[in-house]
Parts: sequence; structure tokens; C-alpha cells
Amino acid sequence: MSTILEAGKMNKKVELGKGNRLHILKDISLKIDEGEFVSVMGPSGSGKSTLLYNISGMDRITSGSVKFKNRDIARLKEEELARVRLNHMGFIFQDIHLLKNLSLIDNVMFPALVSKDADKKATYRKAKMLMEMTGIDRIANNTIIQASGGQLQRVAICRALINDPDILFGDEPTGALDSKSTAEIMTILADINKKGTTIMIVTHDVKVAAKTERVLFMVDGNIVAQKKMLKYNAQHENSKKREESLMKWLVDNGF
Ligand SMILES: Nc1ncnc2c1ncn2[C@@H]1O[C@H](COP(=O)(O)OP(=O)(O)OP(=O)(O)O)[C@@H](O)[C@H]1O
Repeated sequence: MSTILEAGKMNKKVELGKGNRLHILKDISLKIDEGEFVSVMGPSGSGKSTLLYNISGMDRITSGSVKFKNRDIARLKEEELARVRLNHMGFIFQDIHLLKNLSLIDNVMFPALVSKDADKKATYRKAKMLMEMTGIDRIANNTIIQASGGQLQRVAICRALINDPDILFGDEPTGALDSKSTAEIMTILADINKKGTTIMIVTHDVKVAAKTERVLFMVDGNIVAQKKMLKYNAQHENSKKREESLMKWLVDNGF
């Protein structure tokens, strides 16, 4: 299995003013394999979102390295980094950042149309296919206000997938959803992962993390423990057992 993403002694410090600095990520080294489904858990304020933003090149580390496909993205110029993010990465965030004046399908197509050589017809077909896969094709022409939270999260997933990313990052991708929509979104993400897309998400939800393959546990800017599991298979596996075993592991690690 080859490594897709590798952080080496990654540090993030932020200036708080008056000479005060906050050291958020502390010498984090981490490898993510191609095709893996990884989740990050840990107490509030432990640095989970900061890890996700910095390892994905959404933000800049203070020191260390972040290699994406063997290329140190921490040292790229902003324009080049933006191109890597647009063409190779997908992002799903809790506050979804959809454009209010566009229909749902136009929102899905947007990142592809921003990319230079996009063929509009092919992009439309691809957007339709993704919306079909996530069960929202019938409302493709609705506006944002005509869609539920769960439907909007599916739009965000389709949009994140429109440029065929190698890796998908999600910050609490199910955070605002009820348990039924959460389970449906996790099934969609698991399917996407089985087709080969690497996924890394931050979550507070044990039920969500239990459906991933490796759980990283963060405390105070460090990854203090990791739990490796087999890929989740909804047809053959009892998710309750995985949740119980993960819960026990988290408690054993002081969560
Ligand atoms: N730009 C910033 N300026 C100042 N402090 C920051 C900044 N970004 C993050 N922090 C602080 O760094 C710490 C880690 O934040 P982060 O959002 O990464 O934690 P988290 O584990 O994702 O928390 P939560 O689970 O509550 O979302 C927090 O104390 C946060 O207030």
C-alpha cells in the first residue's frame, strides 16, 4: 500500500497578540495510505480541525513537512497549492459553504467549472451521476432553501467529488445531522472509499468513527493513540460491536 499523505514533525503555532503564541499541533508525524478511511477523535480543543486544515493544505504549518503524493505541499506557492486542492482534494465541512443563488446541481458543478478545461456537458452528466448515487438527483434543480440539512450535506459530498479527488477531507461531515441521515451519509462515504478514494474525517461521534478503518485519538496537540480496524462492511458486519469496542478503547485512553 503506498502512502498518499505524510506529515513529518508538523507544528502549528498561532499568534495571540502581545507576544503570546498558542502551540496547537506539536511535532505530529502521520502517514495515511492510499485508499484508507481515517477518522480523528479527541476532546474539544485538542487540535482535530487544525490537524485537518493543516494536513490538507487549507492552512499553513509553522514547521515540519506535509507530503501529498511525495510532494511537499507546505512549501508550494499559494496558487500552486490552490491547484492541488482543486484538482486532487475534496472538502466537506459542517457549515457547507454552498452558493445561495445557484441551484443544487450548479453548486455541485461549480468546482469543475472553475477548473480551466472543464467540458460543461460532461460535467453536467458527472454531477447528475453523483447526485443519483447520493439519492438527490430528483431535486437537482431546487434551490438551497428547498433542501433539508441531510440533502445539503449530500450536495456538499457531490461537490467534493466532482473533480475526482484522490482524497476527501471532512470536518464533522455529519455534525448537524440526525442519526438516520448520519448513517446514510456514512454508507455513502464508505461506498466512495471502497471505490478507492482515501478519506480523512474529524468526528465527535463514536458511531461515525466506528465505520472508519483507523481512528486517531488526539489530546492537546498530539496523536496519543491509534486504533486500526478492518474496513467496515455494512452487509456482513454488526456496527454495534465495532461501536462498543471503539468506545471501550476511547475510555481506556482517557476520553
Ligand atoms: N486561528 C486560531 N487562533 C487562535 N486559536 C486558535 C486558532 N485556531 C485554533 N485555535 C485554538 O486551538 C485549539 C485547537 O482548536 P481546534 O479547532 O483544532 O480543536 P478541535 O479539537 O477541532 O476542537 P472541537 O472539537 O471543539 O471542534 C483550540 O483551543 C482553539 O481555540
